[in-house]
Amino acid sequence: MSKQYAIVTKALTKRFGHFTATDAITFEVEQGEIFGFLGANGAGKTTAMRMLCGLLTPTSGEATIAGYDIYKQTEQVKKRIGYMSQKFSLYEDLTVKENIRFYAGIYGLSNQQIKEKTAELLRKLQMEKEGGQLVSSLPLGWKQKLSFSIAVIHDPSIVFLDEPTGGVDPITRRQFWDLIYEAADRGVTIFVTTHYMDEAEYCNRISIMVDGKIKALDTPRKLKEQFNADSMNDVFLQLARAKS
Ligand SMILES: Nc1ncnc2c1ncn2[C@@H]1O[C@H](COP(=O)(O)OP(=O)(O)OP(=O)(O)O)[C@@H](O)[C@H]1O
Repeated sequence: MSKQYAIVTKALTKRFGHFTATDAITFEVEQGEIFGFLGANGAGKTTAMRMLCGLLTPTSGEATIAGYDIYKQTEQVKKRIGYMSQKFSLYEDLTVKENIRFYAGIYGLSNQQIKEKTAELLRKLQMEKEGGQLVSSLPLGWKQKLSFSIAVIHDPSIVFLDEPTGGVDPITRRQFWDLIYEAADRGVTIFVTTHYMDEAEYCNRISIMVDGKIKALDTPRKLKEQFNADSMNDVFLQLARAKS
C-alpha cells in the first residue's frame, strides 16, 4: 500500500503581479508528522500556508490535503484542517467559554459535543476557573494555548500553525509544544511556521525557504550533518547568507 500523505505539493506557485512569493515548491508531509516550515521574513511561508488551507488560489502547481485537491475539493479540505494564524483570532470581548462555543459551532459540533469538548479543553489547559473570564484579561501564552486547542477542537487530521508562539518566553513556548506533541500523538499532522530555532529542533522534519523556494528539507539531525553545523540556527544562517 502506498504511504498515507497528509500534504502533497507539486511545483506550487503564487505570483502577485510580477512578484513570485512562492516559487514551485514541492514536498510531502506524512500523516502524524510534525513538519516545520522555516524561512526569513517575506520568504513566502504564509502565502504557501494560505494556499494549502484554501484561503488563497495558487497561480499554478498542484496540492492535495488529506488526499483532497485544493482547487476542486475545498469543502472537504476545510473540514479536515485546523488553522491558527499569527494574530490568532480569539474574540477579546468574549469569555473563554464563549470563544470555545463560537468556534466549535462554526466547526459544526453539536451542543452536546460542545459541552463535552469545552469541559475537556478547560481541564487540559487547567483553565476551569478562567472559563467565565474575558479573553482580553488572559496572558498572551494562555491565549495561544487556548487558540491552538480551539483550532483542533473538531479533531482535524491536519493543523496549520502560523508562528503560533510569537512574543512569549521559552518556558511558555515549551508548554505550548507539549500541546503540539499531544496532538501529534493522536495522529494529527502538524504544519508549523516559526522563527524560533529551538522550536525547529522539536520538529520531525524541517523545510527552509529562501525567496519563495525550498532550499533544504530533512530532519534537524540530517540538516545539521549536511551543513556541518552545530545547531539549526547555524543551518539557517548559512542558507540566509548564501542568498546575499
Ligand atoms: N497580497 C499580496 N500582494 C502582494 N504581495 C504580497 C501579498 N501577500 C504577500 N506578499 C508578498 O509576498 C512575500 C512573501 O510574504 P509571506 O507573508 O508569505 O512571507 P512569510 O515568509 O510568511 O513572512 P513572515 O515571516 O514575515 O510572515 C512578501 O514579500 C510579501 O510582501
